Amino acid sequence: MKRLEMSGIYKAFNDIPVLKDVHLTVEAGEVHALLGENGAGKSTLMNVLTGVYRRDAGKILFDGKELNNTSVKQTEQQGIAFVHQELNLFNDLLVYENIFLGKEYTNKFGKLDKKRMKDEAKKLFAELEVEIDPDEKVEELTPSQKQLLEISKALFFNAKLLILDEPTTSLNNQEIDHLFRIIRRLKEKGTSFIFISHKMPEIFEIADRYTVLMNGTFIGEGNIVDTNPEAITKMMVGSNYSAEENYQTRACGDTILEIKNFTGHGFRNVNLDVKKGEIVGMTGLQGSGSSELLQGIFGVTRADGGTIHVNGENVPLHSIHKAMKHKIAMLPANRKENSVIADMSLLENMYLAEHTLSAKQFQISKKKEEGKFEKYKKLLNVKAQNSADPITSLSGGNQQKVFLARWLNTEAEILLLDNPTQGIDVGAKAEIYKLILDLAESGKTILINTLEIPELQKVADRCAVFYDGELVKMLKHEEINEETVMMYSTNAVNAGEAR
Ligand SMILES: Nc1ncnc2c1ncn2[C@@H]1O[C@H](COP(=O)(O)OP(=O)(O)OP(=O)(O)O)[C@@H](O)[C@H]1O
Repeated sequence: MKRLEMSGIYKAFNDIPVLKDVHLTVEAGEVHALLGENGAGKSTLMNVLTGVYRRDAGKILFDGKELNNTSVKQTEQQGIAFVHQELNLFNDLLVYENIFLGKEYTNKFGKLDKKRMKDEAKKLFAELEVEIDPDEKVEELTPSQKQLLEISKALFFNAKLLILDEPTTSLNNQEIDHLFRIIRRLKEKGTSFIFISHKMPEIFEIADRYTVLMNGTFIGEGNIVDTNPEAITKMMVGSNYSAEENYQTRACGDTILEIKNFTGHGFRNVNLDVKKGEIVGMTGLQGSGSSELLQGIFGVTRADGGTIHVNGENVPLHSIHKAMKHKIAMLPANRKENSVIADMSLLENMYLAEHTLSAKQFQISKKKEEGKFEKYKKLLNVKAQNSADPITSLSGGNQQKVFLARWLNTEAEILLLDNPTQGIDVGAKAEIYKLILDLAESGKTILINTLEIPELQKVADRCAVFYDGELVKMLKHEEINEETVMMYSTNAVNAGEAR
């Protein structure tokens, strides 16, 4: 049975067409991957479906009935739920209060029936094998629990189609397995999913069918079993397709960064020497210390002991300003929370880091900066009309590229990149890897933290694996593979068994 049929969908912003005659069909009990480069129109199509945006033309049938919704609330009532990357939960409220917000159960005296709400929440969590206490405050939950809460909340009100937008971004491998188990179980009961992701392996693991968009147009659809990642990539990038370059060993210079017995928030006793022009990968499960170490080096979080030297000079700890003075720059993870200055234009966002670093007033020599803007826009294939546009008018992935350009544009010698390709499409990922390799070739030193092993295999000369706050293993380039990384990052080496 067809759960959803969107046909002939058109949508323009300021007379610029973003969706042109797009169609999308999703069956009942199916996981449908919606694929396309950054800026292809995926979020806009979903926003049209859920009533955030009004379509300019086109028809939407949901379970055979025409949908002409003009609000998100109406769409939810019809059974469509959008589980966003930035979850729509209220951190100050308790779990059950979040579920029943605006739809509270009351008893015959008109008072809130807390017991019934908590019991119902418990029942649903048990069915989904989700371990969440209805009485817990939402801010206490892990990112994975928050996401499962959002999904549970949708199911509670009989959602028949769930839109998952990059749902695995902040999940570790075990949490991804858990999410996929829940998706499979719900699928069997007839629930449909639209799954938006830039991670090929998970698309091939979980999706049944796919639709590809490019520049706002429909390119194709089909069964996942009938295709392969290369064919999908070609559909997504069209004539921009180029095979990825392979890693090659490079000659590195003398030691530039020396970290000794460094202990701080989330990591301890780290010893690490890095050579000029070297790319050192860092990985580990969420909270293992790899991301926390980068924050410690950059002075974002407290340090409890140890030393950092750059070119033999001592770098005072806990000071971002001092770290920058020693030519260290950092691209933080969760760029949406940490990096967007929403009121600023693209150009201003891109140039912020350079101007902070040189401690100049934020004054732009327009012509020079426009030139650099065009260079990075082209290099990273940023889909944007005009450098004066607000950053918020860009698609999520294109915003990420602007932040990356922001840091690549500094005079820094040591770049700390925390999850640099999060939310970035396959074509642009390849461009970013090439850029990282080129930067190292030109003598910049790079520490890159990521959960994606193929990424490390493409760029890292060595890879530091973290477990429970400690650097437990340094792998040589040729030793980096999923299995070995997993062995060390789950401490299976000591437990005597792999996952
Ligand atoms: N509110 C808006 N105003 C103007 N342009 C917009 C608006 N929302 C989206 N766009 C433009 O529409 C195009 C499609 O963006 P959309 O967010 O749908 O892409 P996407 O496929 O979801 O990308 P990503 O993978 O990066 O999230 C982009 O060029 C974007 O700049």
